Amino acid sequence: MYDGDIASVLISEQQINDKITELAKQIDEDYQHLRGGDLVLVGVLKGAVMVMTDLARALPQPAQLEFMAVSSYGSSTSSSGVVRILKDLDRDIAGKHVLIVEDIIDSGLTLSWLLKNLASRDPASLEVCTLLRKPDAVQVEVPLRYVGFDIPNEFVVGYGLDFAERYRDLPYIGSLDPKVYTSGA
Ligand SMILES: O=P(O)(O)OC[C@H]1O[C@H](OP(=O)(O)OP(=O)(O)O)[C@H](O)[C@@H]1O
Ligand SMILES: Nc1nc2[nH]cnc2c(=O)[nH]1
Ligand SMILES: [Mg+2]
Repeated sequence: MYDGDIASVLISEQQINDKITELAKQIDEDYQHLRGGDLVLVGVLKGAVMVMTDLARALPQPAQLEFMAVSSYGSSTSSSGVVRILKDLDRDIAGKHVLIVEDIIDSGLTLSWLLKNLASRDPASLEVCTLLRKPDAVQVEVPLRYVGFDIPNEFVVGYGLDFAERYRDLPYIGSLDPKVYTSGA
């Protein structure tokens, strides 16, 4: 699949599975006090789709699944900094314990915007779980409660992450061969 486009596998399917299990265990411990009542996972589409579905299934306690779709990258490999809501939450989160689920924090611009947006809706608590973070790319510091992996400042794809809507369906995370985005392919 996508022969020759992936320069190297950064995180394997097995490593992702193990990390999701570990994150779910931590989250379950931290939200035990809710006794399965009010945890709302907010997955940020489209990138977080794989993390969201795997995390929700690995989480021992019940959680509601909500989705927002925002986009700041379009068909580029760097953030435009302009976040657009493509789909808003369907339900009110006032008084709910909200955990934002993200695939990656890169510049931090998307999440910084999203945190402000969701905080204004008065949730009981608001935390973030991200599978990936690029410490060397951060432009805005954002509080991250759960982080799966710190990765180098390379454009990665797979497991939900796209380049021009391709590669989201890869089961692992790989770095994209720069020839893919420099050739205009
Ligand atoms: O920290 P940042 O530099 O803001 O980048 C992180 C964001 O970029 C990606 O979304 P994208 O805008 O590509 O939309 P997508 O999830 O539909 O691919 C990713 O899913 C994060 O939401
Ligand atoms: N596919 C992809 N999307 C991103 N959005 C922010 N950073 C990245 C990245 O490294 N890869
Ligand atoms: Mg994208």
